Amino acid sequence: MAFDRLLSRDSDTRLRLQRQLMGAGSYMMFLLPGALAVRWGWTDFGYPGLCALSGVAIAVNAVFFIAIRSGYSRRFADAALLVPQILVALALAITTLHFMRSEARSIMLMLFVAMFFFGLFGLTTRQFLRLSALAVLSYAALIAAEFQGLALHTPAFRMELLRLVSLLMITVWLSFIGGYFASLRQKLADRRDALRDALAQVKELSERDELTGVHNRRHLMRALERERQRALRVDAPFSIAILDLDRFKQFNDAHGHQVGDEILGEFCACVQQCARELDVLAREDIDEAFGRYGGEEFVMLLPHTPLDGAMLCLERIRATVEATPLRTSAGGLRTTFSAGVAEFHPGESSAHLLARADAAMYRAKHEGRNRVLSATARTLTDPPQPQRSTEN
Ligand SMILES: Nc1nc2c(ncn2[C@@H]2O[C@H](COP(=O)(O)OP(=O)(O)OP(=O)(O)O)[C@@H](O)[C@H]2O)c(=O)[nH]1
Repeated sequence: MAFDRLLSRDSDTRLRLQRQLMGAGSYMMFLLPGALAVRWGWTDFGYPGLCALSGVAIAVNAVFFIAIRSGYSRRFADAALLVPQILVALALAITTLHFMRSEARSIMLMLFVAMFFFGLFGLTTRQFLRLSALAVLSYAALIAAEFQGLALHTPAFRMELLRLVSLLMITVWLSFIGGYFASLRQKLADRRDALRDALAQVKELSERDELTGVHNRRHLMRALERERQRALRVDAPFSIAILDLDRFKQFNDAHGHQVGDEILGEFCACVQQCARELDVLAREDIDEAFGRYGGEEFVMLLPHTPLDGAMLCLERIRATVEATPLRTSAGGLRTTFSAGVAEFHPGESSAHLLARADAAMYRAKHEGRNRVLSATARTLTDPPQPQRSTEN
């Protein structure tokens, strides 16, 4: 739709333009009363004057529209150009009133009410009050200029004073109401932001493992599926590894569950630190790519990495973990892990890929633990193939 495209795809710009067009539309409300005032001789300008004022209003609104639509207005704090739009409307209203004869002025004072309604889109009480002061002072200046040198004890002057006082009362009153709405809107916006933050926090917590702080199985499954879709789209390789701590039960039995928990946390920190230093994962955020699959089992995603690269990476991590005493309340404890690595093959499901890596990990356990084995490219039901072991 052409009109939709005209309003921009960016939601903030769109909203600003919608408001700007509403403001521009409100000028139209005064076209018919203005024309009638001209027709019945209550203005000092004729139809050409009315056309000139309308032309100025259209031109100024076109400039505002282009400034917002092009993104130029984003360099200002008031990116909706609300205050400039109101100031221009104020100047046009005062000009119109200047050319209106007394009979029609009261009606045209409604112009100011329309301006204050437009301010509801974003002005604070303080800004409303400033606008009110400006409107009243401008009208006072207009009266002062018109009655310069004339007698002031006349019904005409008193009528102007009455209008001025009415303008003051109405605009001040509208300022407080407008400010109240602005504060309500701000509260709603604050609550929406707080809710969005809370939701993000809930999502983050729901994808974290409470004990180790790394991502949990739910996150890993989503990340794996995302990676699988991406690999299919761009035809790029990626691999996964399943890491399982060796004889972890013995730590629990010897030092207690608490120390077992500490080992799990320290193991994660050690793997993350090591992976961060490896070239193969330097481009990716290791926090995204590594997580606890369950118990003492972990999964690592290796985006953009074919099997050979993944094997090298896991072997270096294996060697680092083996060589690093993990800090626990029972002192420095050494642990090892067995891992199975599988490269994604187009057409296979995430579950199948995981199952292949899992099968390789179990073979690593059976072949003596503390080693990294690669999965076969074949299906799980194929007879076992001789595997390459990277054990030192
Ligand atoms: N402390 C602690 N222990 C856990 C946690 N989750 C699982 N375990 C323990 O991990 C142990 C896993 O034991 P097994 O499955 O026999 O495996 P293993 O002792 O690591 O032996 P292999 O895997 O065959 O090398 C069990 O004793 C579980 O209770 C946990 O969150 N904290």
